[in-house]
Amino acid sequence: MTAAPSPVPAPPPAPAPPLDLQRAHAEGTTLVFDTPGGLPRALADGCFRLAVPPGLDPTPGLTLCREFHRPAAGAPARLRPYRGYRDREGLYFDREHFQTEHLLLDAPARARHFPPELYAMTEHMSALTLLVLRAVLTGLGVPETLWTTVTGGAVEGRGTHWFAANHYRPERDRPGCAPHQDTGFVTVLHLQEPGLEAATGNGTWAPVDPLPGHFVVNFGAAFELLTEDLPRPVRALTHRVRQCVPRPGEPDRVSFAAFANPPATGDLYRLRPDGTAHPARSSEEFLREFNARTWSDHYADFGIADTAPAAPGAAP
Ligand SMILES: O=C(O)CCC(=O)C(=O)O
Ligand SMILES: [Fe+2]
Repeated sequence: MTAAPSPVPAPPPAPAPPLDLQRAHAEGTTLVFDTPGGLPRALADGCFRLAVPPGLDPTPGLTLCREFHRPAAGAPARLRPYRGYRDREGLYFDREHFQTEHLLLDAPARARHFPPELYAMTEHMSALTLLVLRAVLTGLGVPETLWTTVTGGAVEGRGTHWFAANHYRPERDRPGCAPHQDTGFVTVLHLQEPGLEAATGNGTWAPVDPLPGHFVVNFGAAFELLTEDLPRPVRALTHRVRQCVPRPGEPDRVSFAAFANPPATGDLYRLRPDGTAHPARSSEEFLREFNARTWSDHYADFGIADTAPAAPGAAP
């Protein structure tokens, strides 16, 4: 007698092909796309690739990602300022349901804690987030007189300008990082290992693999909200990091990013096609919702109740 055939489980959806992203570089204070129509395509894709400018050395960021989770005691002098962050409450986050552990520092915390070469790199990346923010506002035809109001001052560096250093612990049998949208306007992300995936909108995830010499820039939820009633809205990229597997003899996956976000208090705005801007919702409520939905961990209220800056997301 033969056993009744067991139902065949549906195969998982095939992964989507890698995204063919637009490429741009910074020229002075402007953003230049390699192809005509590059900016509208990037806004619709929710992301694009930005050439790492000459003079921006990513080495200190990589060192931080590889070292921050290690104890400082016994470290060579050169690495000591990069280590010992696990005990620093408010800077270090162990995302218990995911492989990621990360540092999140706003601009004043970076000035206080980072060695000079690392600080210089993070501020250069942060300046790039503002260059992109201004370029997109210009490209969308948003009158400059509205920029300060609708970004909560972020456009002049008065928002919350996070820096995140991410380390994925391959020994944890968990997803790398939760599906999320970054909460702010613009993220400039450095990666050198695959693992990042973007939602395609039809239930599949497309790899966003690193391209040497390029950052990945993506837009966040505050930008989507701001522009959703305009004829050419900015799409906030929903992304995640798939589970990283142990690779003996190879370094763990790391990434680091700078974020231009609105301030944690006050309102998020929405632009109307008639050229006016209106408060859409409270920043605090939005961030609280985001933290709970994305991480479901004990940091859900971090920075919100006491009006300190709120955590941006997977980093933000
Ligand atoms: O590690 C990555 O590739 C993505 C990190 C990320 O999404 C974030 O820091 O917001
Ligand atoms: Fe993210």
